Amino acid sequence: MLFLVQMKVNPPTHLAPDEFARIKEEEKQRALEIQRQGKWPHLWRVTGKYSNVSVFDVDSNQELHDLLTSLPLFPFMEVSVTPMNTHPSALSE
Ligand SMILES: O=C(O)C[C@H]1C=CC(=O)O1
Repeated sequence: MLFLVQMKVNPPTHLAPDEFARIKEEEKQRALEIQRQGKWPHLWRVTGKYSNVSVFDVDSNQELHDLLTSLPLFPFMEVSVTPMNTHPSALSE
Protein backbone atom coordinates (compact mmCIF):
# COMPACT_ATOMS: atom_id res chain seq x y z
CA MET A 1 0.00 0.00 0.00
CA LEU A 2 1.39 3.36 -1.04
CA PHE A 3 0.87 6.51 1.00
CA LEU A 4 1.86 10.08 0.25
CA VAL A 5 3.06 11.54 3.55
CA GLN A 6 3.87 15.18 4.20
CA MET A 7 5.75 16.15 7.34
CA LYS A 8 6.20 19.71 8.58
CA VAL A 9 8.69 20.13 11.40
CA ASN A 10 7.96 22.68 14.13
CA PRO A 11 11.25 22.91 16.07
CA PRO A 12 10.57 23.11 19.81
CA THR A 13 11.42 26.36 21.55
CA HIS A 14 11.78 24.73 25.00
CA LEU A 15 14.74 22.47 24.14
CA ALA A 16 18.41 23.45 24.17
CA PRO A 17 19.84 23.59 20.63
CA ASP A 18 22.24 20.68 21.30
CA GLU A 19 19.35 18.54 22.59
CA PHE A 20 17.37 19.22 19.42
CA ALA A 21 20.50 18.47 17.35
CA ARG A 22 20.74 15.08 19.12
CA ILE A 23 17.08 14.29 18.33
CA LYS A 24 17.67 15.26 14.67
CA GLU A 25 20.63 12.86 14.47
CA GLU A 26 18.48 10.08 15.97
CA GLU A 27 15.79 10.97 13.41
CA LYS A 28 18.29 10.64 10.57
CA GLN A 29 19.43 7.21 11.73
CA ARG A 30 15.81 6.00 12.10
CA ALA A 31 14.88 7.43 8.68
CA LEU A 32 17.83 5.62 7.07
CA GLU A 33 16.82 2.38 8.80
CA ILE A 34 13.24 2.57 7.49
CA GLN A 35 14.48 3.42 3.98
CA ARG A 36 16.87 0.43 4.01
CA GLN A 37 13.88 -1.77 4.93
CA GLY A 38 12.25 -0.61 1.68
CA LYS A 39 9.34 0.97 3.55
CA TRP A 40 10.19 4.62 2.68
CA PRO A 41 11.11 4.66 -1.04
CA HIS A 42 10.91 8.43 -1.56
CA LEU A 43 11.96 11.31 0.72
CA TRP A 44 12.17 14.81 -0.68
CA ARG A 45 12.82 18.17 0.99
CA VAL A 46 10.23 20.83 0.10
CA THR A 47 12.28 23.69 -1.26
CA GLY A 48 12.56 26.57 1.16
CA LYS A 49 10.63 24.85 3.98
CA TYR A 50 11.43 22.64 6.96
CA SER A 51 9.11 20.00 5.57
CA ASN A 52 9.27 16.94 3.37
CA VAL A 53 7.19 15.00 0.89
CA SER A 54 7.53 11.25 1.23
CA VAL A 55 6.14 8.01 -0.17
CA PHE A 56 5.79 5.05 2.18
CA ASP A 57 5.22 1.49 0.95
CA VAL A 58 3.69 -0.51 3.80
CA ASP A 59 1.38 -3.47 4.41
CA SER A 60 -1.27 -1.70 6.49
CA ASN A 61 -2.47 1.57 7.98
CA GLN A 62 -1.25 0.29 11.33
CA GLU A 63 2.27 -0.31 9.99
CA LEU A 64 2.40 3.24 8.63
CA HIS A 65 1.19 4.61 11.96
CA ASP A 66 3.82 2.59 13.83
CA LEU A 67 6.62 3.79 11.52
CA LEU A 68 5.59 7.45 11.73
CA THR A 69 5.25 7.41 15.51
CA SER A 70 8.65 5.72 15.80
CA LEU A 71 10.33 8.81 14.35
CA PRO A 72 12.14 10.79 17.07
CA LEU A 73 10.87 14.05 15.56
CA PHE A 74 7.25 12.83 15.54
CA PRO A 75 6.27 14.95 18.60
CA PHE A 76 7.47 18.03 16.71
CA MET A 77 5.84 17.36 13.34
CA GLU A 78 2.51 17.97 11.66
CA VAL A 79 1.90 14.91 9.51
CA SER A 80 -0.62 14.46 6.73
CA VAL A 81 -1.28 11.11 5.07
CA THR A 82 -2.88 10.52 1.66
CA PRO A 83 -3.61 6.94 0.53
CA MET A 84 -2.78 6.31 -3.15
CA ASN A 85 -4.10 3.90 -5.78
CA THR A 86 -2.62 3.07 -9.15
CA HIS A 87 -3.93 5.55 -11.72
CA PRO A 88 -5.68 3.85 -14.68
CA SER A 89 -3.84 6.11 -17.16
CA ALA A 90 -0.42 5.65 -15.61
CA LEU A 91 2.26 4.23 -17.92
CA SER A 92 3.74 2.32 -15.03
CA GLU A 93 3.15 1.97 -11.32
O1 LIG B 1 13.78 16.77 8.15
C1 LIG B 1 12.63 16.33 7.94
O2 LIG B 1 12.02 16.48 6.89
C2 LIG B 1 11.93 15.54 9.05
C3 LIG B 1 12.37 14.14 9.14
C4 LIG B 1 12.14 13.25 8.01
C5 LIG B 1 13.23 12.54 7.76
C6 LIG B 1 14.26 13.01 8.57
O3 LIG B 1 15.43 12.62 8.64
O4 LIG B 1 13.79 14.03 9.34
